[in-house]
Amino acid sequence: MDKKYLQLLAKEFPNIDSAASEIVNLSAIRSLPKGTEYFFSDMHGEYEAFLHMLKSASGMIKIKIDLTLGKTVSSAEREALAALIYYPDKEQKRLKKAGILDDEWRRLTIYRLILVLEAVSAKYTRSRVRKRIPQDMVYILDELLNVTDDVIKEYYYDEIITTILDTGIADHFINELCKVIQSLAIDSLHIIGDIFDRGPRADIILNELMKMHDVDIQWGNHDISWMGAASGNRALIANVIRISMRYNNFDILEDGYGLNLRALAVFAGEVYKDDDCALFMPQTLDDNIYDPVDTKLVAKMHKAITIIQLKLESQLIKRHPEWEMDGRDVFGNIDPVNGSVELNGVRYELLDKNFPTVSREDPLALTDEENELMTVLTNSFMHSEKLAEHMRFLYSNGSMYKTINGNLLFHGCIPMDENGKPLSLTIEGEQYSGKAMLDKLDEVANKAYFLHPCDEKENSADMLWYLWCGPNSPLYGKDKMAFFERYFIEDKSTHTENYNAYYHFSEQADVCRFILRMFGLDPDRGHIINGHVPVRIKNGESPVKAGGKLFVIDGGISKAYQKATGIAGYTLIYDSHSLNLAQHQPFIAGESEHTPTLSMVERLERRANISDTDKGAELLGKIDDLRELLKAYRSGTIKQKQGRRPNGNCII
Ligand SMILES: O=P(O)(O)OC[C@H]1O[C@](O)(COP(=O)(O)O)[C@@H](O)[C@@H]1O
Ligand SMILES: [Mn+2]
Repeated sequence: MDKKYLQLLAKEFPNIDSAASEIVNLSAIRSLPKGTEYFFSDMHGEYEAFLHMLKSASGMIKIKIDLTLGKTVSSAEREALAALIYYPDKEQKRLKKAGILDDEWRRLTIYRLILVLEAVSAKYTRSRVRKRIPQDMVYILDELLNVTDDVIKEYYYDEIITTILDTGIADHFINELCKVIQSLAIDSLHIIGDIFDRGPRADIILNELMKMHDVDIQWGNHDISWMGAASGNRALIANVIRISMRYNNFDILEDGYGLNLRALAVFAGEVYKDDDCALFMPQTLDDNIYDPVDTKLVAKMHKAITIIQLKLESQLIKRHPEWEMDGRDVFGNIDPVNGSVELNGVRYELLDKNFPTVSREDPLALTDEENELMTVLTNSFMHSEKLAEHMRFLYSNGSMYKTINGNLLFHGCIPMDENGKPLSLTIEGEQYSGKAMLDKLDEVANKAYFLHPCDEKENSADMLWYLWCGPNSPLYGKDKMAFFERYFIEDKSTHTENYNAYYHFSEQADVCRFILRMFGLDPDRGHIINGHVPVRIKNGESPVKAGGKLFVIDGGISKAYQKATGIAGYTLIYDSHSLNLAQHQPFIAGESEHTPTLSMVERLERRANISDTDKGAELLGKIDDLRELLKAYRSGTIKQKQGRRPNGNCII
C-alpha cells in the first residue's frame, strides 16, 4: 500500500494500540443491524403533509409507542404521546392552556418518552445516539439509557426525573426528548425527486431537509427546472413562475425566496388591461398566507409569463437542432392575427386569440418590455440568497441517480426505444445512452450552475430545459409536454402526452435486472425505485411492479394528484428485516392521527447488518487499511508515536 497514504493514516492512529482498537470498533459497528432508510418522492411543495411524515417517521414512531407501552397505557394516551413527539412545542402549549401540564403529567411523560427513546435507539451505537442528543442533555440521557440493572434503574430514574422537575427544566427536557426521538427514528432519507411546484412551500421542505443528518436527493424534472432557473435559463425562469401563477403560489416566490414579482404584475396589468385572461385563472389549492393577490391579476400575470415562455422555448428549440424538437416549436407556427396554429400538419383554432405582444413576422421575438421584464426577473433569481442556499444543497446532496445498498434510485426513466433498447441523446456533440447518459447529464447540470458566465454555462443550462421536458429526457420520459395545447386548443386529442417505452418495458423483471446490471448492481438483490408517475391505486394499479423488482412511489402527496391516485402518497421503508410500503391518507392539519397503512413488500432472508450495506463495505475498506498500518508498525516501516487518537472514534 502507498506509504504516503499510510503515513496520513498514522497521524490519526499513531500507534499499534490506537489502530487495533479502531479495528475492533469498526468490526463491532459492522455487526449491528442496518439503520432504517426512508424513501419519499413527488412532494410537490406539500410541506405540511411531508413534514408530518418526517416527524412521525411515516407511522413508525406510533408503532414503537404501541409496542413499548401497548400493554400498560390506554390507546388515547398513546395517541396523545405520539402527537407530543411530533409537535412538542405546539402540544405543550395546548396542554398548558388546558391546565393539564402538572408535575405528575411531566413525570409520567418523561418516563414514557425515555422508554420510547430506548426503543428507537436500540440498534444504534452509543456514540451515534450521543451525537443526536443536544449537548446539555448528553450526560443525563446517556446515563438514563444505559443503566442495565433493573432495581438500580428504577431508583435512578426516579432520582433523575425528580431533579429535572425540581430544577424547572422539565418542559425543555421533554421538548428535546421528542426531537431526539424524531431524529433517531429516521436513519437516512432518500428523496426520489420533485420537491417543487404545485403545492405551496417547497422552500419549507428544503429548510427541513437541510436539518436532516443523512439525506440524498435524486433530481426530478421539477427540481431541475428550478435549478435551471437559478442557473439563469430564461425559459425555465418563465416556467417556474408560470407554474406558480397557475397554482396561485406567491408565498414561495415572494416570502420564501424574496423574488420580486411587481414588475410582472405591472407589465401584465398594462398589456392585458382589457383581457380577462379567462383561460389563465389560477387553481387555488392553498391560500397564500403572506401575499394574497387578486386572482384576476394573477390570471393576467399567468398569461403574460406563459406567452414569454412559449417564445423563449421556441428560440431554444431553434438554437438546438440536435434535440430534434421541431415539432414542439409551437410559437414558430402560430398565426397571432387570426388566432390559429399549425401542429403536425393540422391547423387548429386557438381558444384565446388576443396576442398583443406577438408579431406575425417574428412571433418568437420578445417585445422590448418583455425583454426588460425578463432582465428584472432574471436578476431577482440570480440575487436571491435563499434560493442560492437551497440550490447548493440540491447540488451537494443530489444527483441524476444514486445506487445505495444494492438499490438503484432515479426519478423518471432510462429512455428506451420501442424494442427496449436504451435511447441515445446528443450531449456536447457526442451520443450517450443508459448509465453513461445519466453520468454525463450530472456533469452538465453542475456546469450549468457552477461555471462562470460563458457559452458552455449557457449551453449546459439549455440542457436543463431539455431535461425538464425533452422527449428523451430521463427525468421527464414523455414524448411532449402539452401545456400549450391544454391552454389554447379545445381538441383534447392534442393534450395527450405519451410515456416513453421504459414505462412499458420496466414492468418486466428481466428488463429491471438488465438495468440493475448496467449500474453495476446485483440483480438478485437490488430494486429500482422511481417516482414521477402517479400510481392510480383506485384504478387497481400497484406501486410494486416487475415481480417486486421495481417500486414506483409517487402516490400523490401532491393535493393536485390525490383525485387521480385515490391516496395521499407512499413512503417506502427499508429496515433490517424487510421492505415496507406505508400508504398515506390525506393530511388534515390539526388532526393528530394520520397513521398510514403499512404493508410488507419483501422480507429479507436474514436480518441485514451494517456489514451488508455500502457503509459496511466502506468500513471494511477502512479495516483493511488499518491492518496494513498495523503491519507497517510491526515491521518498523512506519514508526509508532505515543499518545491516543486525537478525537475519539465516533465513525458512525
Ligand atoms: O397538472 P399540471 O400541474 O398542469 O401539470 C401537468 C404537467 O406536469 C407533468 O405531468 C410533469 O409533471 P410531473 O413530473 O409532476 O408529472 C407534465 O407531463 C404535464 O404537462
Ligand atoms: Mn416528475
